Amino acid sequence: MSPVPISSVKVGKIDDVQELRKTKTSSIPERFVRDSTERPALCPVITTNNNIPVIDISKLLKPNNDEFHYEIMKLSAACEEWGFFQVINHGIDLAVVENIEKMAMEFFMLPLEEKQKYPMIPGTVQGYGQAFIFSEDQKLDWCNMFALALEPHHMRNLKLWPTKPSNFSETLEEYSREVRKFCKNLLKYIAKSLGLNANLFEDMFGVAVQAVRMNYYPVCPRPDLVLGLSPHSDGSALTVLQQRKGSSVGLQILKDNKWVSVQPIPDALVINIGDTIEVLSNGRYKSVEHRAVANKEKDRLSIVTFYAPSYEIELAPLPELIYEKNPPKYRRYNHGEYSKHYITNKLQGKKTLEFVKLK
Ligand SMILES: COC(=O)C(/C=C/C1=C(C)CCCC1(C)C)=C/O[C@H]1C=C(C)C(=O)O1
Ligand SMILES: O=C(O)CCC(=O)C(=O)O
Ligand SMILES: [Fe+2]
Repeated sequence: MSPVPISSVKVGKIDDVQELRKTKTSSIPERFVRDSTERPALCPVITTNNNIPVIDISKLLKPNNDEFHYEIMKLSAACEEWGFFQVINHGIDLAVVENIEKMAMEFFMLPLEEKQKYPMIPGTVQGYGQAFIFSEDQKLDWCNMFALALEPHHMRNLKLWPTKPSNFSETLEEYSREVRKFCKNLLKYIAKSLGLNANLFEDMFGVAVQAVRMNYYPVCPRPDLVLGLSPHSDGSALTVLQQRKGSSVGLQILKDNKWVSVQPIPDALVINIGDTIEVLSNGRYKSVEHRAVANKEKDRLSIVTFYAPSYEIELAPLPELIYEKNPPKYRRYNHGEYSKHYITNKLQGKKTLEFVKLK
C-alpha cells in the first residue's frame, strides 16, 4: 500500500523564510513564533565535548578481528543509549559529498519563482516548501525544504525533479547510489551488533524505500523564538544526515530529557536509528527525538536520506529479540500503513510510534 496524498488541506499562507530574510526586518511573523514551552532558549541545551558516539567504519571492514568486535560493541552502545552516532571513514567519495552540497545550495539560491515550479502540495511530502503542515494555525519551521522519493523508481514524481541547476538529477543520482550502498552495509553491522544474521534486514526489507530531503535554514534575527525543524523521530529504518561544511550547529537530540547539540565532525555523517529499527529490535535500539534550531549569524544546509523497508513489508518485533522479560512492545503492522500515518500527521516528537505501540 503506498501513501496517498490528502487533498484540500487548508494550511493558510506559508511565508518562504528565505524571502522573509530578504526584507531585513527583525520581526518574526506570528506563525513562526513558538509557544514559550517550545522555544529553544527556554529548554536546557547541553553542548559538552562528551558528544554523540563516533563509529569508524574502516574498522568494520575486516570482520572477526579484535578491532571489529570492539567497534561493533561501540555501535551497539550508541544505538541503545543515543540512537544517534557519527560515522568517520564511511567510504563515500568526498567529491560526491561536496557535489551534492554545492548543487543543493545552488538550488536554494535560485529565485523563488523557479523553486516554486516544484511545489510541495499540502498533505504531500515531495517538492519545495514546508512539509507536515495540516492546519492554518499550525506553527511553521524556520526552514525551506526540498524532498524527493528516489527508490523504488515508481515512487518518483519526475515533474518535481528540477531542471536547474542543470546537474541536479545527475548529482542526486550519484549521491543516492553511494548512500544506498552505505545504508545496506550499515544495516549489516547493525544486524551483527544485535547478534543477528548480517543479511537479515536487507532480506526482509525488499526493494527498500529511499528518499532525500534537503533542509535549508537561513539566518534568523530571533533564533530564540523559532525552531528550524519541529521535534520528531524519523519513520525510516535508518537516516543519514550530512551537514554542509561551515554551516551553523543546528541539530539537537533529546537525551535524558535534555536537548544535546550535535557538534559536527568534518567529513563525518550523522546517522540515526529510525522507528523501524526501534520496532524490530523491540525497543532495544532507540529512534530518538530530534529537532533543528536556527542561528543568528550563519545559515545551515542539511541533506537527509531516509532509508526504509518497502511499503508491502509487514513489520513486528523480531522473535530473536523477544524473551520472557522483554515481551513485544509493538504490534504487527504494514510499513505502507505506517508511512501513510506518518505523512498525514504533523511532526510531534515520538507520537507517530504510538500508532503501533502496545499499551
Ligand atoms: C521528517 O521526515 C520526513 O520528511 C520523511 C519523509 C520521507 C518521504 C519522502 C520525502 C518522499 C517519499 C515518501 C517518504 C515518506 C519516504 C521521513 O521519512 C521516513 C518516514 C517514513 C514513514 C519513512 O519510511 O521514512
Ligand atoms: O537538519 C537537521 O539537522 C535535522 C533534519 C531532520 O531531522 C530531518 O530532516 O528529518
Ligand atoms: Fe529527522
